[in-house]
Amino acid sequence: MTTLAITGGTVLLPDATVTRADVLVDRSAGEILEIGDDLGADADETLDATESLVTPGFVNGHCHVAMTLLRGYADDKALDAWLREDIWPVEAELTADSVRAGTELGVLEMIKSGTTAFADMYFFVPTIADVVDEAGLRARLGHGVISVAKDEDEAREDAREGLAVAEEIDGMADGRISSAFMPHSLTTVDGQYLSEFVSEARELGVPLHYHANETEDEVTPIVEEHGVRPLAYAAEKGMLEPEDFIAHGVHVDESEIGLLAEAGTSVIHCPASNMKLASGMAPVERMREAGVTVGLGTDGAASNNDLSMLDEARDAAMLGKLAADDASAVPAEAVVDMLTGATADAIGLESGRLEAGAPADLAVIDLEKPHLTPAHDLVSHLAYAAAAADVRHTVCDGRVLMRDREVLTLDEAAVRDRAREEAAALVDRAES
Ligand SMILES: CSC[C@H]1O[C@@H](n2cnc3c(O)ncnc32)[C@H](O)[C@@H]1O
Ligand SMILES: [Zn+2]
Repeated sequence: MTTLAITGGTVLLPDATVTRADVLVDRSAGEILEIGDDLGADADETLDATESLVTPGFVNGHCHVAMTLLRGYADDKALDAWLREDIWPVEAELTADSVRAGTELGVLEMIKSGTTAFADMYFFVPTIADVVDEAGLRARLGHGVISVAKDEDEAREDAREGLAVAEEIDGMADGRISSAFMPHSLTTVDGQYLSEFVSEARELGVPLHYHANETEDEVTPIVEEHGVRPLAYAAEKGMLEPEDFIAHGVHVDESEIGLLAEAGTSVIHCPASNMKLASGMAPVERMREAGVTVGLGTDGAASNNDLSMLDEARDAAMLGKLAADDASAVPAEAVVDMLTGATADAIGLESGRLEAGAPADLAVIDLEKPHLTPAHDLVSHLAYAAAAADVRHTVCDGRVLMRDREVLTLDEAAVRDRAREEAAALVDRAES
């Protein structure tokens, strides 16, 4: 066994208290061995955490990571127009190389902002899995299935690919990669394919992840066509199980909150994307009160426009209070849970907590910053004041991915160069 010690820091514990302690990690097993005093002396590798907060690595519950290539490409439109007029036409020109470049850029940004695990829905998923493997992160990945604007053969082939990819990548990267079946949404995948392929996904034993109730425009057609609200329709299609997680859940009524709570299906809240696309305000406090697990996600960098989970945490707190018209709603402790353990639970990962036996996924936040002074309450700082650039070190599965802001698993300059080139070539293809 070889060990890693994170020494001299203040550690955020699962009960949201903090304690001065070292963290000793078994690098071979990728697990935390012990949290306690003076654990650094015999370690094979050490990370300094003095004047720093050691937190669980952040978990991004909903992303389209390769969309970093489209950051700033199309802004200031509502979801439907944004997708149909700008995003889908350019995505039609994606290649494996462009997705590789966008994914490298996205995971670089994740590592630099303390994210150690994420869930992702996109195209060219085996390529995304390769990059995740090389970068050292943990991820639940899936191919986004769409049937609209396709004939029956094409739609079926796309759904088959969703299942085949889920089977192929599950367990890759020594188990750091898991998969899900990911129909894009309840309005972009026809009911006949949902009925057919959801049961195949169940046989495969993978969870479902899909966009749901993101805008009013998504709710109305389902009510008109099927006579029920979207999540009642999802339940009819067998799409609300405890391991499933939906993205957004903005326009959910009380009956749908009840369905989620009863089913144990989780919701990934994406506040920045919901604000930027003016999709609406998710009833996060109501869902939490009802017992729904609410996690946090950035969505893609084209609707955010960054992948910082610390930004997302602050947005979730602010928007949650506004939505509830109550300053005590979505408090700091809840947001920190959404940043870590709650999202890990939502997407079916063991990480998100610092305790012996847990996966060694963690981030170290430099507290010696003007905007983090004084330090009355470190949970408050994590929710409201800390920023991506404050992350000093990032560790996933016991491996140091970033030390003193130098990313060790990717060549930052080369990744940025490739992303610039691939983004320009992609836009050229789309616009020529
Ligand atoms: C079929 S792969 C995923 C698909 O989703 C698109 N997308 C990005 N952001 C959103 C969003 O907020 N709601 C719905 N769909 C979104 C992405 O561009 C891909 O086409
Ligand atoms: Zn999305």
